[in-house]
Amino acid sequence: MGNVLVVGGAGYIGSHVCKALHAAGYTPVVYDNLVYGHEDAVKWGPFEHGDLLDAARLDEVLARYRPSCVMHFAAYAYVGESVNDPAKYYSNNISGSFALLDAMRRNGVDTIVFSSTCATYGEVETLPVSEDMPQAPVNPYGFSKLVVEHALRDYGRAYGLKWVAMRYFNAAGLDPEGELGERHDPETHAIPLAILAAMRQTEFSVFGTDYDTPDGTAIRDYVHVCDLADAHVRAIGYLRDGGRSDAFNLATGRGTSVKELLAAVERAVGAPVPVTFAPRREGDAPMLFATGDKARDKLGWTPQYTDIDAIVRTAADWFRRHHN
Ligand SMILES: NC(=O)c1ccc[n+]([C@@H]2O[C@H](COP(=O)([O-])OP(=O)(O)OC[C@H]3O[C@@H](n4cnc5c(N)ncnc54)[C@H](O)[C@@H]3O)[C@@H](O)[C@H]2O)c1
Ligand SMILES: O=c1ccn([C@@H]2O[C@H](COP(=O)(O)OP(=O)(O)O[C@H]3O[C@H](CO)[C@@H](O)[C@H](O)[C@H]3O)[C@@H](O)[C@H]2O)c(=O)[nH]1
Repeated sequence: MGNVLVVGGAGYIGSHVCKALHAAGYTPVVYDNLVYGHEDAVKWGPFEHGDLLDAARLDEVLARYRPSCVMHFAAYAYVGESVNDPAKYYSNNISGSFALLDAMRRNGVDTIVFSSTCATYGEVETLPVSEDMPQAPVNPYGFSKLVVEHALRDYGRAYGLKWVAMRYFNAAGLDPEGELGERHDPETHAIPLAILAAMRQTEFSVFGTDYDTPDGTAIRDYVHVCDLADAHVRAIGYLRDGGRSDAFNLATGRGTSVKELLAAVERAVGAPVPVTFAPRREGDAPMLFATGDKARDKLGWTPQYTDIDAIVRTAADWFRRHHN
């Protein structure tokens, strides 16, 4: 099936995608500077250490492996940090993506699957979120992803680039076979923090209890990382078969509040999550979920994990093994 260059493939989502690519018969070649990734998560193909902004290194790797497709996960992804240090985000997420797109052009690689985010929508007025809604991000992180989406569209029109932008909702869970973990440092995501809080009996801060939601806490659509991985593999086939370059929401259609999430964590870990109630976190939307119908229709994607307990269990199992 050939080589796929997985930029950022030593990270959380990228490493899960590599496993799925390998299972589908592709050879994932990981290109990562390890700023957040882990070399031991690269298990299903060669590892090439390198930075997005290093044009010569990108040229060398693209020329050597001649991938049929590039998957682009490499980015900074801390919303709060992007507000305080936007230059970091403009440089890595925007300039870095342009460096990659230009290297692809120089080397005759015309297909890309890009990690976008529901943060490109900003504060939505109608739910569920659909792909044709206006995108008006409210932080530099979301904006950096939107700029790249626009570039993909323009490069498609002008240079024939074939692209898919995947707008993930909340990536969650871990490889159920236990071969991959989630090791963000710092960790800011609700699920790993809540699992560690339950295991260590330390406190988890609930950010905001005064949202206009049934229990007052914010609602998100948690989509399993293995389902995200499956969608990426499907995207290659979709583009190869002549599918139109397009953006897809990857979501389950089911919203889970922070309190509901904590209850699921308690069931999975078998211990209470000690909580403190804190003010809202700046930049957090009250409610975000989407159907994922377009990805179902066009990519034939059906998320296998639709139950929050099942998602949280895959993460709790890994944390139990690695943090006890
Ligand atoms: N985790 C989520 O819930 C979520 C939701 C929406 C979108 N996303 C997007 O998905 C992608 C992957 O997210 P993740 O959670 O796996 O993050 P991650 O930090 O685990 O993975 C990103 C990888 O990119 C690498 N990287 C960063 N900058 C690089 C550079 N300049 N050159 C080479 N490698 C570089 C890092 O070392 C890391 O291995 C990101 O683009 C993120 O914005 C994530
Ligand atoms: O200690 C914590 C951490 C999180 N939350 C809440 O839990 C929910 C989920 O938070 P988190 O896991 O941090 O995810 P998001 O802030 O929704 O952001 C993730 O999902 C976005 C898409 O929704 C991506 O763009 C981001 O990169 C990714 O970090 C939110 O309501 C948070 O306010 C808490 O209450 N306490």
